[in-house]
Amino acid sequence: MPTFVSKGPMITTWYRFLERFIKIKNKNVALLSKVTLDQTLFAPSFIAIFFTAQGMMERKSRNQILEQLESVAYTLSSAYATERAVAINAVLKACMQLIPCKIPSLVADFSAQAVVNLILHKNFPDDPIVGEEDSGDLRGESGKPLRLRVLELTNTVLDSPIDEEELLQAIDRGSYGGGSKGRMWTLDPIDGTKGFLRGEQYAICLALIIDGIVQLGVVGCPNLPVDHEQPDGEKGCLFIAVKNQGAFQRSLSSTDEKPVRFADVSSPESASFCESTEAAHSNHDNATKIAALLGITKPPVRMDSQCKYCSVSRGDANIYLRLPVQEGYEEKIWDHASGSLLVEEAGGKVSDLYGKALDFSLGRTLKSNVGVIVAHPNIHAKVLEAVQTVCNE
Ligand SMILES: Nc1ncnc2c1ncn2[C@@H]1O[C@H](COP(=O)(O)O)[C@@H](OP(=O)(O)O)[C@H]1O
Ligand SMILES: [Mg+2]
Repeated sequence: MPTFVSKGPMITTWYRFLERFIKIKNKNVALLSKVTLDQTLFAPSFIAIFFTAQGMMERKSRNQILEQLESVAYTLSSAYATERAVAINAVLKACMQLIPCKIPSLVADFSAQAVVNLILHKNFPDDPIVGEEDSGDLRGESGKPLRLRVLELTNTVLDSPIDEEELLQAIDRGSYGGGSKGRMWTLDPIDGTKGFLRGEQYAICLALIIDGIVQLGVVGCPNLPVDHEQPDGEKGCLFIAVKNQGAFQRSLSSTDEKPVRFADVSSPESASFCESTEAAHSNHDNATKIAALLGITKPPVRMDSQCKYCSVSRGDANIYLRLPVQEGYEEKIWDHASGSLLVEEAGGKVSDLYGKALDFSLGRTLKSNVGVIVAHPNIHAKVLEAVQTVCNE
């Protein structure tokens, strides 16, 4: 109703005003000036008037109208800018505490979850977290030695130190069951535990999911070369994606971000694919058969953790296959949320073995999906066909 009453006359008057007062001869400069004035003066004022009028007609209180204006302004500004900054800071801190020396994987896992959960809770106290770990093994007398080591490591990166009880509470903030409504974060404090133990690839993976849709993903890869072409060069990357805002990479040592894109590939024969190092997590035999069917001649790139999603996102490989080994295994949302958004924002396509989109709204696992297939949109359908042929044999 307010739109109907106000929009027509206001817009007409505004454009008449622009025509009358912008007297620049150069047509392009004139157009640019009008667009600038339109976007900086008219659009914000119009939106404010529109929502105020709407609120008054709906008999909203002054505070309710102000709240709505604030939320609209927030949406129109860079969406999730605060969440992005907080998530980067949390993942960076978790990466930094793990790099300096060799740390037992359990200590690393608990400490990374504590650090990220503490930072999330401080900034977004109402947001629930679906984290991989819980504090069970750290409690009581039997858990004391491990608890003290985790506490010591955690406090190395916090601005103000915490005590044992705060540590346990922080870890257990990751106990949320997930679901389809509202905001939640999902965290894998050390994804690729086997890679971490071998001193190879692992990742700290954090994602924001709203109403079942992944909106933000940050993946820290402390051992991944910054440049795939220079495997002995600088190591340690951070990958960041916000829905509809693209995918970016930076090194752990710099704040400069550069966009990442899937490598263009027109046919599967020229593609390369990656898969888990662990044969227990992805069926290597089936992957070999699929590669043969597609005419792929390059050997698989085997790597632990969501570093695989990062690698394909920046074009190091073209396909990522995660083929079920164990019937009934349900993939965990923290193993895929940030990586899958990164791939999509880099121009790739993600589905399960049956071509279904990954569904993050069903709790802590992807219970309606089987396996994961990632490829450039040009070849995704062909890859899927080969996967189905082999897996249905
Ligand atoms: N049978 C199985 N099939 C697929 N994934 C499995 C699995 N058993 C464990 N995983 C998951 O595989 C993840 C590692 O994947 P990858 O092999 O690609 O590095 C593990 O994460 P964590 O290492 O965080 O425990 C774990 O959640
Ligand atoms: Mg994991």
